[in-house]
Amino acid sequence: WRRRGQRKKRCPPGPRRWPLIGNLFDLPTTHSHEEFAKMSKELGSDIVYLDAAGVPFIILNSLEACNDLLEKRASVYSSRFTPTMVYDLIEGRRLVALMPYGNEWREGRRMMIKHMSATQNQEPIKSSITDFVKKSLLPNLLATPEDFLIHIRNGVGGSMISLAYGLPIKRTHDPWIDIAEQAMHALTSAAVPGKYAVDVIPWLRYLPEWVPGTGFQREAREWKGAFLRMFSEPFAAVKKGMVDGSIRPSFLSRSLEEVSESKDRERLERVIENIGGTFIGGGTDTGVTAVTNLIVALLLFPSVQKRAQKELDAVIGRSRLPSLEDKPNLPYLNALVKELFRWKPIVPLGLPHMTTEEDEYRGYHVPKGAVVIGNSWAILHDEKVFPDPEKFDPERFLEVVSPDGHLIECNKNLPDPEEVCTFGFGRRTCPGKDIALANVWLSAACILACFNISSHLDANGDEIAPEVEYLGKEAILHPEPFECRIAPRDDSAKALIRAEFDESKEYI
Ligand code: HEM
Repeated sequence: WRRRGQRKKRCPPGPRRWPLIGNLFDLPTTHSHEEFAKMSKELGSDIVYLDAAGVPFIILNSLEACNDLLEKRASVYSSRFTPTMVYDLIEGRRLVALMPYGNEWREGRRMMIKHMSATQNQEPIKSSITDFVKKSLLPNLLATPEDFLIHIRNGVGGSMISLAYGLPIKRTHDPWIDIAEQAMHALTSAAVPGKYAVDVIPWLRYLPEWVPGTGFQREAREWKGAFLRMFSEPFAAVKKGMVDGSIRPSFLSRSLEEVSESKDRERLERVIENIGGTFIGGGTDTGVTAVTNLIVALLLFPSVQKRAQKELDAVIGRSRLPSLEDKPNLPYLNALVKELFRWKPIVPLGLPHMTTEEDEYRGYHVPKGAVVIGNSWAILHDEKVFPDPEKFDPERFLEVVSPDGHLIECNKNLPDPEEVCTFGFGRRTCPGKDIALANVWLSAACILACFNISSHLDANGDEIAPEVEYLGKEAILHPEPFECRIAPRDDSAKALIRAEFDESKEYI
C-alpha cells in the first residue's frame, strides 16, 4: 500500500524493481561504491534510487548532488539510517556517529567537539600524536619492519586511546588496542549497507537461530560482546585511574570531572562512556587504514616516494625528524596526502544519512526515511575531474607557480579531498578531521624521512611484484595483509629514530 502511494510520485532513476522485494537483490555486497558508480553511468543519472523491500535508498554519485542535499538541505538530510544489525543487535546506537538526528546526538557531538575544536588548546593533541609517531611507529618499524601492519595499528590506535582516555599504552602488543581492534571488526562487519536481510526486514531479528538463513543472529551475539568491551573496560580503567592517579588528563577524565557535581551525573557519565567508545570507533580503523594505504601507494608508485623524500631532504635536511610545524613548507607532501585520500577513499560510501522529511529535488520525489548515501569514491574517481583516477599522482593537486618551474601550490580548480567527501557531508561531517589529518600527515612525513619502502624479495633475492588486494566487503575500504620491505634510508635515519625515544620505557 505504501509503495502504491509512492509510485504516483516520480522517484529518481534506478534499476527495475520486483514486486515486494523491490531492488533487494540489486544492493551490492562487495565493492558497493564501484557498483553504485556503474549503476549511475548505466542509468545516465548521478542520482540512483533503489527500493530495498520498502526502504528507499538514494545514492548520490556527484559532488553537486551531495552539496545540494547533504550540505544545503542539512536540516532534512542529517539523520542516520539505523539498520537493525548494527544499531540494535550489536548496540551500535551507543556511538554518536550512529545516533539519529536529535538531542542525544547533539549533546554527544557537542561534548566531543568541545574537546577537539581548533579554539581549544591543541598542544596536548599535537604532542600525543607526535609521541606516538616518534616513540612507537618509527622505532617499531626500525626494530621489526615485517610487522608494519601491527605497528601502524599500535601507533595510530594508541594515540586515539591515549587522547580519549589518558591510559598508558604499551609500545608493542597493547591490550587496549586489541580490544579496540576486535570491537571495530565487529562494527565494520555488521555495518555494510545491503549485507544483511534483517536490515531491510527488521522482524527477522525475532526468528530463532535454528531457522535457516538466520546466521546473522549468531554473528550478532558474538560481535555484540566484542563491541561493548570497547566502552566498558577503558571507561572503568579511567575511573579507577582517576582515583589512584595512574592516568594522564584526557577527554574522559576532564569530562568526568566537569559532571562530578551535576544532579544528572549518572546519565552524563553514560554519555561520556559512549563518547569514549566513539573516539576509538571513529578514529582508530580510519587512521590505521590511511597510513596503511600510504605504504601501499609508496610501494606501488616508487617515483612518488623518491620525489617526496627529495623535498623532505631539501626543506628539512637529514639532521632532525619532521614536525607538524613543517607542513606549510612541504607542498609535494601535502599534495601526496590529498592524493592518498582521493586514491583510496577510506569510507568510500561515507556513513549513510537519512531524511527526516519528504523532499523534492530536480523534480524527483525523495521520501521521508530515505537512506541517502554520498558516493565519495564515485566523486573522487570521476575521470572528467581526475583523469586516470587509479593512478596515484600527487601532482594533479599542484600548479606551477614558482619562477624556477616548481609545482608548489594547490590546484584550486580541483575538489580538495581533505575538504570534501573524505570526512563526509553537512552537519554530520567528521568531528575528528583535524586530529586525523595531523596524524596521517606526520606519519607520512616521518616514514618518508626515515624509510625506503620497496617490494618483498623471494628466496633468490629477486623482487616480487607487489600485489595488494582490497576486498571491499566492509564500510572501511582497507587492504588485505600484504608484504613489503621497509628499510631505514641510512645510518643517520636510524640515529634520528633512536634519539627520539627511551628504549627502557615500555609505555607511552
Ligand atoms: C582518516 C581518518 C578519518 C576518516 C577518513 C573519517 C571519516 C569519517 C566519515 C566519512 C564520517 C561520516 C560523515 C557523514 O556522515 O557525512 C565520519 C564521522 C565521524 N567521525 Fe570520522 N574519520 C576519521 C577520523 C576520525 C577521528 C580521529 C575521530 C575522533 C576523534 C572521528 C570521529 C567521528 C565521529 C564521532 C563521526 C560521526 C559524526 C556524526 O555523526 O555527527 N573520526 N568520519
